[in-house]
Amino acid sequence: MGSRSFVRSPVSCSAVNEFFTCSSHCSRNYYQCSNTMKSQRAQVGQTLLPRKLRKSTRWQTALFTQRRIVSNCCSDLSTTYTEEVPNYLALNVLQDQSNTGQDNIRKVLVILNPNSGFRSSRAVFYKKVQSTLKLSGFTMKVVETAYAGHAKVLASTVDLSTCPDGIICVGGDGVVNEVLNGLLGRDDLKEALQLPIGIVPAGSDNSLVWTVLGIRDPVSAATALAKGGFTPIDVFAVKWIQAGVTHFGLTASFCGFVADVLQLSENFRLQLGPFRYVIAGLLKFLSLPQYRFEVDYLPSPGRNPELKSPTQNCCDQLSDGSKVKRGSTEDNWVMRKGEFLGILVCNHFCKPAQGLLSPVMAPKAQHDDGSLDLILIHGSGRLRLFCFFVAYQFCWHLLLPFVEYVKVKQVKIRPVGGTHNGCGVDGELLQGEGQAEWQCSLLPAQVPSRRRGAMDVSLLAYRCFIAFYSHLQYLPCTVLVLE
Ligand SMILES: Nc1ncnc2c1ncn2[C@@H]1O[C@H](COP(=O)(O)OP(=O)(O)OP(=O)(O)O)[C@@H](O)[C@H]1O
Repeated sequence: MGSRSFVRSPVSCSAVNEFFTCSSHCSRNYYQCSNTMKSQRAQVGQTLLPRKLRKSTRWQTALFTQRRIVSNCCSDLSTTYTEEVPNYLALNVLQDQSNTGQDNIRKVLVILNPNSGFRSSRAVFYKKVQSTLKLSGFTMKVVETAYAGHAKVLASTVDLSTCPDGIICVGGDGVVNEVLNGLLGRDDLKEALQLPIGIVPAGSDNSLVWTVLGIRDPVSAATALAKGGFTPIDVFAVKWIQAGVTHFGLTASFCGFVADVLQLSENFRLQLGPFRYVIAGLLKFLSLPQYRFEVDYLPSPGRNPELKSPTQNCCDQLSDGSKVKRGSTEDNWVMRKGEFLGILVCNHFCKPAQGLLSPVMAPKAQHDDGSLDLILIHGSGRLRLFCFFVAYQFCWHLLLPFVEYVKVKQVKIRPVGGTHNGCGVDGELLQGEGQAEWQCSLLPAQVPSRRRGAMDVSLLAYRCFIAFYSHLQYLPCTVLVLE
């Protein structure tokens, strides 16, 4: 524990240099003698350096220290001297490791998508993350995906006994989604549901880990993984009714303009990386089609006191007026029909990593509140879409009279006429054929069973599960995500 205070105390560079001179042979000694050195040198630093200068010195010191530690302690690892762990917290991780024993070894499968984001996943993992994880006790088997869908195949076929402590995804939301779906498609579902999913963000958006945990840099993610812990996240299922196909998600599903942008953006992935969404959005905005849908939703009980608000009255009129009907009193289904610029079903508040002002799409959504947040953008036309986009930047979009926002249990969406019948789930596009109807609902919540001690690992965890396909089974589930 003394080593922790060493890191946080203001010390001069020379103190650290000296310190490393005396500790270069044995990292363990380093930890033992660091307290003494700290108490001596800290006083010097505090006395002589102005506060601001002390602060910056401390930062540089921390970086320097880490590099030296890596080089001194990790000769048995496949890391090179040039690999850096430029993060304060990483040092704490390394120090904590001095007190850990064999029990803390955590065996995980790492699935790395080399195609994510700027295609920098390899660099992110091998240069910034791998050594931190190794030093904190992870034993990793790293597999790089070779094609779209490979992560799903891996997650659905891997021998779970080889990675009892989880699967870590290095990439974007897409690879996380594939792993989720791979696990949920396994025959040994009960065991698969216990497996945590970790995320090291290296994709274009990484909305899930950014929204839920406020992490978007890989080093912080690795530190969180090393630290341990779980975050439960609701899981929703999107079912293509006609084909009987179910796809699972953690972030959001959407139809209309956003789904079109997603489809178009894939054409620019190689050239533009994460900026493809901006270009595709502009192009689609300029050639904006009309979207017509029929939407049925089941409001979440007790969560919508504002149902039938003035905004909704307005929406009733916008949405082909009299076509708004209430369902039977038994289930209280609500129906909307007409033109919609977009339909979004959010599982968390959806904060894009690339937003100019860090707007959130569904401010009342929580990733573990047992309900979905439905946003209906009624109407059509570029002016209305532009208004929505501008208001969204300031998080005022819910105040617009043509926007309806309601917490729901279930939503059914039917594209009408020639409307594009694709549906996006966590950034992946599901393409329906012919008449497609999408049903989006939450899986029943499950209490994750406590995993063994080594599971006090970091990943982002998810909680809900799974009753899917026709034979509903309530199984315990844990879906992890970085914490
Ligand atoms: N080796 C590969 N070659 C081509 N595509 C791949 C490969 N591996 C995975 N994919 C596909 O790449 C797509 C995007 O992956 P991912 O979500 O990780 O990155 P991203 O789209 O840049 O990030 P985000 O989803 O956060 O915006 C996924 O649909 C996945 O199926």
